[in-house]
Amino acid sequence: MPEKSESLSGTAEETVFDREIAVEQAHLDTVYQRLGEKLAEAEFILDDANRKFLAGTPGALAERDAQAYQAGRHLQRLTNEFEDFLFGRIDLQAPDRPEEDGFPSQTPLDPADPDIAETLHIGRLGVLDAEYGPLVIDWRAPAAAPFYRATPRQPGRVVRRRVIRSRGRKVLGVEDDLLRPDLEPRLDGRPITVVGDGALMATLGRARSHTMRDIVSSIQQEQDEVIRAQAAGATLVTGGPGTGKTAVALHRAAYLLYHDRRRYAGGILVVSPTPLLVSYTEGVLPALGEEGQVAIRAIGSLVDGEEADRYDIPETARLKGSSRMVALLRRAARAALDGPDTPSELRVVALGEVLKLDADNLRGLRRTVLGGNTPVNLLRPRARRVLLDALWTQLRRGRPTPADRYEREELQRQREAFEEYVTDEDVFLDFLDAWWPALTPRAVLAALADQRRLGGLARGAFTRPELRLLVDSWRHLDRRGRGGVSVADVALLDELQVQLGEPYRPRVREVDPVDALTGLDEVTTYGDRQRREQEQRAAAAADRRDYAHVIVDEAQDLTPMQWRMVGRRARNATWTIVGDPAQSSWIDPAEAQAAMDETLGSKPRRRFTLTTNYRNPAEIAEVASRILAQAAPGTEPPVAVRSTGALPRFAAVATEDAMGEAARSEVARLLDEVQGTVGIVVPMERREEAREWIAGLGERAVALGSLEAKGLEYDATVVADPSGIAGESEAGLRVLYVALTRATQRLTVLSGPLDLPDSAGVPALLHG
Ligand SMILES: Nc1ncnc2c1ncn2[C@@H]1O[C@H](COP(=O)(O)OP(=O)(O)OP(=O)(O)O)[C@@H](O)[C@H]1O
Repeated sequence: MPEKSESLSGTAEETVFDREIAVEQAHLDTVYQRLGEKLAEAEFILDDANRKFLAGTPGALAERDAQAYQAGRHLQRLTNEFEDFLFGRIDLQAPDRPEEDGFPSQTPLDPADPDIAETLHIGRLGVLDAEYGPLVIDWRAPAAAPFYRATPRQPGRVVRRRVIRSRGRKVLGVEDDLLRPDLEPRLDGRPITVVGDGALMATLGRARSHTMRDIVSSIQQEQDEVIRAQAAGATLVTGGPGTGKTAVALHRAAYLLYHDRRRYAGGILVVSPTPLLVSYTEGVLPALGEEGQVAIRAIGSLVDGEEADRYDIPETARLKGSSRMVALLRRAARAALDGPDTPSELRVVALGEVLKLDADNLRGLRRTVLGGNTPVNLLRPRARRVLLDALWTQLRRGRPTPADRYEREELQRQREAFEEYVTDEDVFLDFLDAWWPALTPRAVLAALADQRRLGGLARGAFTRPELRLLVDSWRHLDRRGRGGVSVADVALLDELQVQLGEPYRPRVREVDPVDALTGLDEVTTYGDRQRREQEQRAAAAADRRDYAHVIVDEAQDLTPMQWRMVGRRARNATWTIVGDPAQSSWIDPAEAQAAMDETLGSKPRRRFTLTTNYRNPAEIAEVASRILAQAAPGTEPPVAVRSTGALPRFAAVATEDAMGEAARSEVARLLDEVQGTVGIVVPMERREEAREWIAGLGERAVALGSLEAKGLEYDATVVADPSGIAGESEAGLRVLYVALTRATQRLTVLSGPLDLPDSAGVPALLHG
């Protein structure tokens, strides 16, 4: 039988543990020694490159650059500090079949030959020894897949899976799973040892901070299938709260980069619902060894220069998200040239004549220019042309047409002189600037804050109260559109940007005269060049509008207008879309689904469902499921993997005024009870109030409006005013379901009188 820690006495168990830790420590020492050698190699290359630079020939200079660049990159990766560089090991029996599709064969062991034939260590990056043997296998390599895929029912060749806990260079512990308890496997002639009890449970029970951790050492089989799914087309993943959708999406980004770095160097975009979730998840990819190629952006920051985190009231957000806005914005862009400052007459004096175009003429000309679909800003050269033609026609009115070639050529010369003269005149240029100004999306949006104008453009597609809601939401913008915009507005600005096109700007190349004279640009250090290159890469990434892969997190919340905005950044992209319809805060999920379908077009789709809840203990999941039954009847909740024995607490206050005091003392109590974070979730309109309730309780406590809680998690959560959250919009029950599923250890539901709590403090909504 394998040596099992459970069957041993306390001291013997410690000895077995210590022995196994020592085995892994020895391996980790070898890995670090090898990393040290690689580091020295890289430093040598860098030194050598610099020596060649001092030799000074142009060829040497180029060679120096290439070598130094490579060595610099290498150094950067190797010196990256990983908290746990090495985290896994699998012991495998010899294959009885060759590898299939690059993956090791998954056929079960031959019981007649229980010897371990191969041991593989899994880590964040691959490391080879001096003979090119694998010391550590990159977790994304096909050979590492069995570490994640093997289960007792389908062990393949894996006999034992070991999770190694290490910090820096020290191994702290090991946790084993024996996948073939029916065998008596031997390693180096001795029975295999199995120690520890559950790496996954140990990880899940850990205190949470304000940043998400990677799950690379404990990815589960159904998650691994998503992470390693083929990239082509669209990968659609659904799963309830806490099933690891966000974690899986981020690990998939790292996997895709490993798998096809050249293709995905084109950029991976991760679209996240809130800036809070962006900062929560931002550290995961660097911890996986990936930086630079992945942009994580909040949906309110997808348009360069915009960083919206304000929410409209639900009724307004619904209008702004709906595809009814498309036609309205298209008309708005084309009508935006008409404003209070639009000149109604053009008057120029040329070749001794006064030429005049009146309001009617000008209206007609503008209609001609605007015919078709060309973006408005791009039509300015055409507008200029049409004006000149109209002025020339007026000048020539009543004059004889040229009789022969000579007269025609002469007339052509006159016309050129005329145009040169007119287009040099301030009068004409100022007129053109006012009549066909360069339009910005913000200015066009601001111009819609006029109910009559908006009504005209809406052509009956919106009711009067709807128009009023829209106008009210934009009223604070000044004429240029300066002022805060909402998250929903950002998709409208993007739509307008497409309708307007980039403003026409003559290109001026500015050359620094000093650089031009001395060729200073050439004489730079390697460091300068690398810095400049980095800056250029960062600028290119920030400017990028088209990505190779787009990952949408919390996809259930994207409105039709937001799908259009994301789609514009994914014209040639493959997709990973993760979400949970039961958590949707968008009022009309069917409309959003249709918008997603339209965005994906004919791309092939592969679907996955994640079924296990790794976040909430069973006690909290049970309470949340009572809301799920009302919010999305018929939806199966995911199965919670662990239980803490701590039941959710219900507390009620007799008056609304007492809510703040009660919330504060409950948050303080929970801060004592858990080691990590405590979040209090309230209706959106109470979030400022809630921030005051917990002021001074320290950084571990945060107050969030219901919509801000998306995707986040805390050791303990207080959900205050549940019926307030449920009543916020038609999607309120789904938003409440989100709020109730944020906690990893403790949940308190705090009710006010409007929640109609029973004598035990349980609000009416939770009497499921
Ligand atoms: N295989 C795993 N091993 C360890 N922890 C895991 C694993 N899968 C998920 N988790 C943890 O479970 C928690 C929930 O994961 P995540 O936030 O990705 O879920 P989600 O499906 O996106 O949830 P939601 O829909 O509520 O936003 C996180 O703390 C994550 O680290």
